[in-house]
Amino acid sequence: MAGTEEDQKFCLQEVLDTFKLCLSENKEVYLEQYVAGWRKLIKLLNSLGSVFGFISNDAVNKIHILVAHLNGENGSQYVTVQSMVKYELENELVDLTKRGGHPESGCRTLLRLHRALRWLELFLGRLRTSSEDSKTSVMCSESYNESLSQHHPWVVRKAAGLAFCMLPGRPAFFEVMNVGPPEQVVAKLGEGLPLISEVYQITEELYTQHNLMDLP
Ligand SMILES: CCCCCCCC/C=C\CCCCCCCC(=O)N[C@@H](COP(=O)(O)O)[C@H](O)/C=C/CCCCCCCCCCCCC
Repeated sequence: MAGTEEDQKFCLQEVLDTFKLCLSENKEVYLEQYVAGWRKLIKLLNSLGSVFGFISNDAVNKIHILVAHLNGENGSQYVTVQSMVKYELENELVDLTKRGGHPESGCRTLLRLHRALRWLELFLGRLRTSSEDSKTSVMCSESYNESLSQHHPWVVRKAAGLAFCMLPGRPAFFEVMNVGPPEQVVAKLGEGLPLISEVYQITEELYTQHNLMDLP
């Protein structure tokens, strides 16, 4: 179906629009939009080939968990990340020190995506300031090493490192963004990065305030 293929196509502008919609007037983070932003990013990952399948599967799995909370009988408690944290903590629905009865809490699931958002922030920052001959694989692994990798076991780090080597070069990568010539991609990244950073920062402060940064 023609429509289906179009739906699967990545567009950087769409990602930025979605992350813009994440923030409420009083700077709360809407969970539905946060998840929608990740769904759009996964489109890009899926277009890069099956070597990224294990990363995509994990991200999709986490999105499904959050969507199940959003659509569940207590969905109204999951409208924002702030309301989710309040609801799950007040009702003891989070495993705080070791994995137990709540392996799929919204708080621990979102924490994994939150850590990945830091990788994205670093990666987009590097892409924005990169030169024509910069390697996406190097930018990606440097960003990963400074963020997510600290939370992954050796085997995942190894597999991720191998996958990064399969990333297309900068020109092909910029092409996939679907925003026009490289200068426009760079400008768009400059516009979008503060949005991603703000969503990241707000979530980081919330999680730190509630001692949720190390959820098992
Ligand atoms: C303008 C856009 C350009 C960039 C577009 C990037 C698109 C990336 C889309 C999705 C990124 C994937 C998010 C991965 C979430 C990983 C969450 C996680 O840490 N999970 C681990 C822990 O989970 P639990 O076991 O505690 O439940 C899990 O062990 C991870 C397994 C999979 C490996 C994760 C490797 C992550 C590498 C992230 C870099 C992606 C590289 C994309 C290259 C463009």
